[in-house]
Amino acid sequence: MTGAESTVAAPVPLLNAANVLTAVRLVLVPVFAVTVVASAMSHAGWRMAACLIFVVASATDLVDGWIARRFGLVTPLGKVADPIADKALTGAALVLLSWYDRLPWWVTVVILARELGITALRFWVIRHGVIAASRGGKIKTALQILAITWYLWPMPDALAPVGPWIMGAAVVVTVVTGFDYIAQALRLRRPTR
Ligand SMILES: O=P(O)(O)OC[C@H](O)CO
Repeated sequence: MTGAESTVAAPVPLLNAANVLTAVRLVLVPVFAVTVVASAMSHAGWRMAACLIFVVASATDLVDGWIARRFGLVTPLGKVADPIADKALTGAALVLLSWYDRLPWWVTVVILARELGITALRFWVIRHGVIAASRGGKIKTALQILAITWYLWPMPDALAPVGPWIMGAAVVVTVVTGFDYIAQALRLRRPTR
């Protein structure tokens, strides 16, 4: 074997632990949705169950990113699928919260418009490069998850008024980071001379 051959890195398998965790997050979305519907129709325990499923699914977002970086399992598929899985989870939660009158619809519409728009943008530029989640995007998702958890959990009266402030911060960061991705996409599409 020549020196050049021995330094060629093996391709990262698509079916790796990080991508499997991302897939688990996607699978948990309908489970979470059914639990929220059950919580609206019956026992209050379902509300806690819905919140716990949401938190577990959200935790896979932290773990898959860490595993991918720690064990060199970063793949283009993972970079695209990870934000999509996040958006499916948070999007389902926001729509259900608005559906059951626990969150104003405008909040859900603004966040979903940004999330769907940025997903479309990612596919629009994919031939030129992958727009991975930025630090701002990760902070945005963390804020959304915290805010949604606040709305899902049966919070005591003293803590409930904090929820809209966290959601407000999530909306602002969601919109601002959206513009940042638009600037990135335009740079990627700019013709090189
Ligand atoms: O802001 P995005 O679209 O890059 O999404 C960020 C991811 O959800 C972070 O895991």
